[in-house]
Amino acid sequence: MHMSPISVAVAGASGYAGGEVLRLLLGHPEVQIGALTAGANAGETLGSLQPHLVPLADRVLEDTTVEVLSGHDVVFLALPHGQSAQYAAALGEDVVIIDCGADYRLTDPGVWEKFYGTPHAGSWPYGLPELPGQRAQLTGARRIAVPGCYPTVSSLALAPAVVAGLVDTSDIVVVAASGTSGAGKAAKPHLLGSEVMGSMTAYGVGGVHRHGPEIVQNLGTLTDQPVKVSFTPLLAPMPRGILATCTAPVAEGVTLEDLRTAYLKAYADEPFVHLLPEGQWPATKAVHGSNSVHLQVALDEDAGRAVVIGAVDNLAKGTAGAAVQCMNLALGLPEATGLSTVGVAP
Ligand SMILES: NC(=O)C1=CN([C@@H]2O[C@H](COP(=O)(O)OP(=O)(O)OC[C@H]3O[C@@H](n4cnc5c(N)ncnc54)[C@H](OP(=O)(O)O)[C@@H]3O)[C@@H](O)[C@H]2O)C=CC1
Ligand SMILES: CC(=O)N[C@@H](CCC(=O)OP(=O)(O)O)C(=O)O
Repeated sequence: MHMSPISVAVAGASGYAGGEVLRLLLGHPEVQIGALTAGANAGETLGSLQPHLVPLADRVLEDTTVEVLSGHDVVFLALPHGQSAQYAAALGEDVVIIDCGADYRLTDPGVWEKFYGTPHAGSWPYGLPELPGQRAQLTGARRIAVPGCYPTVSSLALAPAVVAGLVDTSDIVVVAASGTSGAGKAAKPHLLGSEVMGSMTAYGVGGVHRHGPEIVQNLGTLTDQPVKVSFTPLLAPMPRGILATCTAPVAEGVTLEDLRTAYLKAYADEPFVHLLPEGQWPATKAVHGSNSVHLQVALDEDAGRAVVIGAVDNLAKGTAGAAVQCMNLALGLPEATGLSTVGVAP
């Protein structure tokens, strides 16, 4: 185990993901926050861009360079896709790198190129410890790829039913609504308040969103059966949160009790994944700011489908919370250090 304090640098500290990593690290007892970097905002104070991070308000953002990021025990990369490899290649193998971007999530170069349109950088251990088989890969790892926000909640919502063989994995449907922070801080016309407020819209429709293959990859590690997922993302008029509706045909004779038993068993020892009591439905508000995933499962008997609803905070367990959880695993710290299951409500 690492000796305290653990020195940490955050690249992309002016962005949403980097800001949330810092919010969590400020509550982490073992961490000392080192270099903070940005792109165009280098030279600004963190307080001018992230006023909620009061203890770091006077810190000046530096340019994102290998030199600035060097000399830390842990480097969090919260940069746009495609930026991570140049830093990962130049920082020593002794440095723990936690990449919040997508660059190292997909294992199949052909799938990467189809959905991202750039050369594949490679793949790293995938930072979803609650997915069966993943935790062992993350313990002591030096490089970790933090999952996408939609794949986090969708994969955890479907995994127990897939592992238990209760659903037909060739006909999975995921429709998930995300808050606007999922799209990052950079100005985009479709994210103007006047476009988003009081309205919901679909985007990335028809199997073209890059998180579809990430969900397929995750579920494919759990079964020998073919996995097909129709994934449709929606943009919801809220700053944070994802509510995912995941459905699949149930195998002959599967009951609601079978489903609930599988979910209770799968997550019995997981501090951050909660199957809600029967009759309660996940809500984004209840996981706001927390590292929790809330799940509920139903059986639509007429349609013959299992229906699993999942809620997650896209910036917390959907990005930064997972990133800190992975750092803890990499360093041999208790996995939940600095992380909370408690949301902010109303
Ligand atoms: N938002 C979310 O819910 C999730 C985000 N992620 C991932 O996290 C990463 C960051 O996303 P997010 O925080 O939302 O994005 P933001 O647009 O909010 O932040 C991007 C950050 O990267 C910096 N940056 C941009 N271009 C460069 C560059 N060329 N060189 C150095 N720094 C640069 C920005 O600096 P400056 O302010 O100076 O422009 C800013 O700090 C992405 O890879 C994203 O996929 C992952 C899961 C969920
Ligand atoms: C609302 C919204 O736009 N959400 C983002 C997903 C954010 C995320 O998890 O993405 P990365 O894979 O980029 O890390 C999107 O659909 O592109």
